[in-house]
Amino acid sequence: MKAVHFGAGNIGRGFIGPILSDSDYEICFVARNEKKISQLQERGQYPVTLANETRDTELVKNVTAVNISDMDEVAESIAEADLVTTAIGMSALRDIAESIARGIELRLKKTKRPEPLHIIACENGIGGSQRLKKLVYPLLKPSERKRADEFVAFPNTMVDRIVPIQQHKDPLKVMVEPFCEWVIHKAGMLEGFTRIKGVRYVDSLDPYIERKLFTVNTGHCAAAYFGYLDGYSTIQEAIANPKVLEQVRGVLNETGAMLTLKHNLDSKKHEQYIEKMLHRFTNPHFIDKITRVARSPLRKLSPNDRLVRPALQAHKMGLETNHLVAAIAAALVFDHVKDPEAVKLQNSIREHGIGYVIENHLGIPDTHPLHSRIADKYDESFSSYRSEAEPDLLSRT
Ligand SMILES: NC(=O)c1ccc[n+]([C@@H]2O[C@H](COP(=O)([O-])OP(=O)(O)OC[C@H]3O[C@@H](n4cnc5c(N)ncnc54)[C@H](O)[C@@H]3O)[C@@H](O)[C@H]2O)c1
Ligand SMILES: O=P(O)(O)OC[C@@H](O)[C@@H](O)[C@H](O)[C@H](O)CO
Repeated sequence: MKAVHFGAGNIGRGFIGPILSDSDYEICFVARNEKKISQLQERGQYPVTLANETRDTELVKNVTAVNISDMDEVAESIAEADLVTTAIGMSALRDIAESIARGIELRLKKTKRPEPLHIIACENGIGGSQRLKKLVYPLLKPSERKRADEFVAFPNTMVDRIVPIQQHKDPLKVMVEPFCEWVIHKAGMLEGFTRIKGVRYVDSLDPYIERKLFTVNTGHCAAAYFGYLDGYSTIQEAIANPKVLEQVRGVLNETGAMLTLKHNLDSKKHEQYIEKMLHRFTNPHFIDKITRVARSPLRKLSPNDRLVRPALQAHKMGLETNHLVAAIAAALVFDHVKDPEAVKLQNSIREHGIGYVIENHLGIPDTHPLHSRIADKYDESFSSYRSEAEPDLLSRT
């Protein structure tokens, strides 16, 4: 079995690689970094180490790589593959649509009845694979689209494993947390598909993706944004502060109430899920930087992502949203100078004012009660951040 994976980054090498390898896939990484490409080609394997006491290490074998700029080679690999996966960031999917379209085109040209191909965008967010399909389909001819409907599928998915930024001598080595979960929407798969070991196929993905995004990712980014305001550099440091932990727990109690009601979850089990996820943030065997978890605040503050969506849903259900409002306000203060979206966000606030940003980036009109509550909380967070912050906090790496 052959897989083509876009992105030889942390989740690509640290999660998708080992899972597919366990199911005997040969993996071709489509990558940008020359050093990683040549190392993957020469060595054909790389180590994945678990962040636990014993640092258990496995070798992911049968791997190679192609350069993303070599569109012919990428298309040829896709034409021969059983599976295409991505982990490059939701907003980067647009950039690979052309390569995928060329791959599908070539695959359909080669034979009348091609083998089924599944294309799965393993990005944090709702509906990633279908979003990718919407970017790829306009690049196909109408006749190709019709045939692609029969032989190519884009099932949505949920992936969960914390893989921090890597700092090893070996550019391929990756250290990951032991926990991992991969869930795929079964109805999105083509008939007779081959199961990937360790993947759960479910009839309804919504409860899984919302539970993960609005617990793991909402909690994670809340810890990052609250922690940033308090001057911390890592998630582990931030969450060790009882005040930050209580703020995060408050946020997760609010998303939890919403999720429990919406998806009819068992509230006791959900409480245990929250505690288990919070515990993951404290893993002492690796360092997870706040600037990684807080990255791309405009994406994280967008209407369908981990902060605004649960806040709007909870509000609509008449539930508490005070902690979510505080987390959104803290995200609006995030001003890390090396994060292009943070810079854009701060420029937008400076140029147009906080009300404009809440309306236009967060998608909350000024007639909505959350609008003024976020604006007021932002003023409060912003003033305490400025008055307490050391100047060098603005240039943390
Ligand atoms: N790291 C985690 O803990 C984790 C867990 C679950 C999901 N995710 C999701 O996986 C995706 C990747 O995250 P990551 O942490 O591995 O990031 P990363 O930065 O380590 O890896 C991203 C890779 O994508 C490549 N890339 C970026 N922009 C690209 C573009 N425009 N075209 C082609 N390639 C491009 C980069 O070169 C890099 O190799 C994100 O959507 C993230 O939300 C991450
Ligand atoms: O990757 P992002 O930027 O969407 O979110 C940052 C982290 O919260 C995220 O990468 C988690 O580590 C991951 O989603 C855990 O499964």
